[in-house]
Amino acid sequence: MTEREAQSSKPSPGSAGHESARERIVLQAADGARAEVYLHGAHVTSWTPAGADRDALFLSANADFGDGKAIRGGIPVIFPQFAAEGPLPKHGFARDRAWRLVAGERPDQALFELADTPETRAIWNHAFRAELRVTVSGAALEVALTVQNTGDTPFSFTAALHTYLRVDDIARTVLRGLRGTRIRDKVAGGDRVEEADELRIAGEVDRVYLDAPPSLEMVDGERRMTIQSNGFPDTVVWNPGAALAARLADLEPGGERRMLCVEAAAVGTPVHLEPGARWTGSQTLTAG
Ligand SMILES: O=P(O)(O)OC[C@H]1O[C@@H](O)[C@H](O)[C@@H](O)[C@@H]1O
Repeated sequence: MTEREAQSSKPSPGSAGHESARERIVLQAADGARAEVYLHGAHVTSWTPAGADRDALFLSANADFGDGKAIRGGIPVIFPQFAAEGPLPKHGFARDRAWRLVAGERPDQALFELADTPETRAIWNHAFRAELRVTVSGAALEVALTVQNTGDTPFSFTAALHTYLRVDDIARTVLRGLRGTRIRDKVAGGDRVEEADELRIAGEVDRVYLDAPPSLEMVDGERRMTIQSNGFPDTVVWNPGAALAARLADLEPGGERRMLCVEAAAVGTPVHLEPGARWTGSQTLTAG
């Protein structure tokens, strides 16, 4: 059975100090791989691959777990709107709602559900059911988001798995695999094509890579991470850089040097769902 615990009763080392009674689900594979997921946002806050000596996700020590807040770090689920690219609140509402644990039969996998309510209808007037399936196994973490149109009119949405990868030193981190991909650059402005074989992060980076290759590799000193996406056509790369980071109250001081967001995203072309139709996108992280 999936293990349920209230954070306040047994804080994990990665989140010690946060005072909250919010419920989180602990996933544990027989090989030692482990992950934690909060019902708040169906938010993966921790993932330790089998045999690893530390968490592979970044979670800010100043993260706010309060009602209506988005947790800074881990894997926020962005739906039904990416960033401020539309009339809805920034990054939609899925990341700051309570999701429901649907199935907890396996210790290494859990399924969460979010459906429309009068509150979500007031923000986005559509009937939907979203599912997030989280699976840990060996060196891998798989997160799959499914959205179904449960109403009788079509709708469109944008979405992302806003993964905060932990790095030892952003100055020694490179991301490989994006060369030749079209970039929508929110910092420099305009569109261009990525020319670098190895993307290095210096200062604020906020880019949508459109129709990105499904497999990327992040190298952080001696550590490697393969980032595989399926169903999400785009990749967002985000790091706030020092100046913006200093204005983010929930980001620990210097946090921008210890994280890189590599997000599986559907942003360039919104996903369109007819009544009854379903869409699934997933991201698989593999350490080593
Ligand atoms: O601070 P938030 O709401 O979690 O957003 C963080 C960032 O998320 C990224 O995905 C966006 O591209 C950025 O523009 C945004 O600033």
